[in-house]
Amino acid sequence: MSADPRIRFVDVGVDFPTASGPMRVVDGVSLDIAQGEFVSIIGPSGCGKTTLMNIVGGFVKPTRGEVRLDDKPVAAPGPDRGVIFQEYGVFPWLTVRGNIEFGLRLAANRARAGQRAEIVERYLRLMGLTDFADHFPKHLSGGMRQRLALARAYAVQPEFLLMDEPFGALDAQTRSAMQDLLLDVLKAEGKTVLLITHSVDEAIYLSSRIVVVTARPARVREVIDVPFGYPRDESVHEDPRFAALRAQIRALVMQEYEAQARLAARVSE
Ligand SMILES: Nc1ncnc2c1ncn2[C@@H]1O[C@H](COP(=O)(O)OP(=O)(O)OP(=O)(O)O)[C@@H](O)[C@H]1O
Repeated sequence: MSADPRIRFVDVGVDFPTASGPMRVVDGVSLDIAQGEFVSIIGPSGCGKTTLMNIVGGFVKPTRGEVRLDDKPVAAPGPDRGVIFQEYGVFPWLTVRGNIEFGLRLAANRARAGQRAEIVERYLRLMGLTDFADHFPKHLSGGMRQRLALARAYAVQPEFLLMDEPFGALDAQTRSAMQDLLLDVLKAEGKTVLLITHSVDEAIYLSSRIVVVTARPARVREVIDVPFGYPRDESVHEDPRFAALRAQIRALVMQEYEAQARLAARVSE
């Protein structure tokens, strides 16, 4: 691991208030993520993964510990972090083109006005949205809205990409195309990525490391190095190590689902 992690979780814990008292959602998470790493977080539904991402995004403050970005504690959201939420993060009052332009206008220093149109056209084309540039999001299918959310995040070229199930709503073919496009974007722009996914195959295909977290509260259960380098293509799916990793990670995630089910049964007794 590099001596200078870009993202650092330091003994992070989160409790959320509930009617029956505080609910522990994250507990004792420590993790260092280096420049250019692609780290996926995988674990049972509702275990606290989004909360972990929201702390890096600056949307949630931890109850204990801290997350540091380039050795500074995260205090608020910022343009260095491109966030893609599960729900389509698009502005309904702007056209497709207007949505992609929006972030470029905010980060005006990065995209000079002359380049803006070119960047917007590029991402419209990459995401297959050129013919819909002047449409409003309500006229797009769910999958197209999610592609627009991806275009918006990629277009501003943030240093960090924080992605929460970004491909979950897409059909299998679009999902696979969007995974490959993400790998292309990373090849060209070298970012540090944190991805939350429920798909073991997606995690292996895209990541350099996979963090399996426990049933709630989320703790680090296991950190697994993915043995494939970049650039990477579909052929890694045929590698025998892919199947072995898939079996190993599925078994871990299943154990955590079982732990969650046991916990739920105890609570309802
Ligand atoms: N701001 C909040 N206030 C209170 N409870 C919250 C808040 N945010 C999340 N929770 C609760 O914390 C738990 C963990 O939520 P979180 O969204 O982090 O899980 P997750 O692992 O991302 O779930 P999923 O995989 O289903 O998206 C859930 O029980 C959720 O209802």
